[in-house]
Amino acid sequence: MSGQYIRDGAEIYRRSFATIRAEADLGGLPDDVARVAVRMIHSCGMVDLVDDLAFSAGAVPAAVAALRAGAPIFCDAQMVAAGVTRRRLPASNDVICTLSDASVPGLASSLGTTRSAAAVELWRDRLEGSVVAIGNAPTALFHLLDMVAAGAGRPAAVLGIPVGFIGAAESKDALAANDLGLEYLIVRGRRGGSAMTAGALNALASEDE
Ligand SMILES: C/C1=C2N=C(/C=C3N=C(/C(C)=C4\N[C@@](C)([C@@H]5N=C1[C@](C)(CCC(=O)O)[C@H]5CC(=O)O)[C@@](C)(CC(=O)O)[C@@H]4CCC(=O)O)[C@@](C)(CC(=O)O)[C@@H]\3CCC(=O)O)C(C)(C)[C@@H]/2CCC(=O)O
Repeated sequence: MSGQYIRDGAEIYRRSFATIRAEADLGGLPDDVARVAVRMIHSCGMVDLVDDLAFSAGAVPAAVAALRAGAPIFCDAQMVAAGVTRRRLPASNDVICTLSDASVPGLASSLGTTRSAAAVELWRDRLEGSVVAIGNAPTALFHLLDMVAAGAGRPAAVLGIPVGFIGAAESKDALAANDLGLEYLIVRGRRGGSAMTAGALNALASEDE
């Protein structure tokens, strides 16, 4: 019964990407963004994701340049960090998630916010020029925007792809409307997630399929 299926990983990837390119309407996207979109769709199976994709003109070049220059990658969730394929990273970039830092629960209590948002406080020292990848927690994205507005370092690019029903759409809309000079890539609405965000990062990290 299970005899007829494809066992070659490279062939599975090749067919997947060919299917996505055949079914998704990528025509309105610049080539560099289309490559990122393909990998995001690959992570979730939704070819209509393109409809909700929004990005600033410089987002992909800025993220690619920052990664090549060795910028750290800050992730809101371990799931995002775990999904980054280390061998694709162009400069052995640090992939950092501070959610499990021992100081975070206390910080969350004192700030009156979630652990995800409190963990963003620990990014301050290396935020300038970094690549930020938010795939889970809307509060982390809101907090990042507040921090940058209050004078914290400005990341080179922000992938704002949190998922969910409470604050997800609003946090992404706020990122897209930012007047802080932040380059961004978002998925409007409720859709998002760690896998999709890691997929976007993996596309930015290397042009290899
Ligand atoms: C409100 C939260 C939401 N979480 C969602 C979806 C998923 N979260 C998973 C896991 C394992 C984690 N979520 C936390 C980040 C946790 N989730 C929250 C918070 C309560 C608040 C975040 C926010 O609203 O901004 C948050 C806890 C916090 O205080 O920050 C997590 C840290 C909880 C924990 O285990 O302690 C943890 C992240 C672990 C990591 O580092 O990777 C899920 C796997 C769900 C599950 O466990 O059942 C899932 C993953 C989705 C994904 O693709 O990333 C929502 C839906 C995003 C939700 C926020 C919106 C909503 O409810 O409407």
